[in-house]
Amino acid sequence: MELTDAEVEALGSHGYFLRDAFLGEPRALAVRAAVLARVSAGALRPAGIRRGTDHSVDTSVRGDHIEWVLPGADAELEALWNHFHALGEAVSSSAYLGLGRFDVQLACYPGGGAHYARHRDAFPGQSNRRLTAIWYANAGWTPTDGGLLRLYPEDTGAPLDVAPMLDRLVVFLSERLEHEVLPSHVQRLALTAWFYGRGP
Ligand SMILES: O=C(O)CCC(=O)C(=O)O
Ligand SMILES: [Fe+2]
Repeated sequence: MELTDAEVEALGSHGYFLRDAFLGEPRALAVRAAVLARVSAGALRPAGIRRGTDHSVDTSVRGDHIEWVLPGADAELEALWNHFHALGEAVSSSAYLGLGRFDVQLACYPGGGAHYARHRDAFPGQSNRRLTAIWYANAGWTPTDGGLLRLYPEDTGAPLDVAPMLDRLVVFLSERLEHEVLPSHVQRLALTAWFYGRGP
């Protein structure tokens, strides 16, 4: 996998880029089917808002249900996992970010206005998440479904809304971009990879 010049430029100057048709429709639909199977198997749990003993669920902040995805869990999910891996290598070599390991999380917003309040995925100076890549699995998304991802790029200050359409990938610098998920009125599915820096 390679990044286009426009993607490298957008990541450097605005802190994010979008790519449509990340997997191609047949594979995207197969991954979506695998995601739906996890959801109907009851594998997901309400997401918490803090780590460790402080962990608590607060749907006014965050209303999604999640599962961590490991390679080997399912052939289709592993195919996406491999694409995330290749994406990390491509970003490392063309955008000089030096990414190492990554975690993948499946998230389902059940509808009924579920959302995720404005936040960052990492904070500057901590050696934690450096790059966020989100892949959407919502076939037939329409504006009345809601669930837009709203990005707040630092350079323009003007928010940008991203529709969570099937096979769309959004990539951003975890420390730099504040973002939120606007209320979703239908089930909303996404798989997110968080890439960490190299080293301990
Ligand atoms: O699903 C999305 O569009 C973003 C979710 C998010 O911000 C997160 O899980 O940290
Ligand atoms: Fe986030």
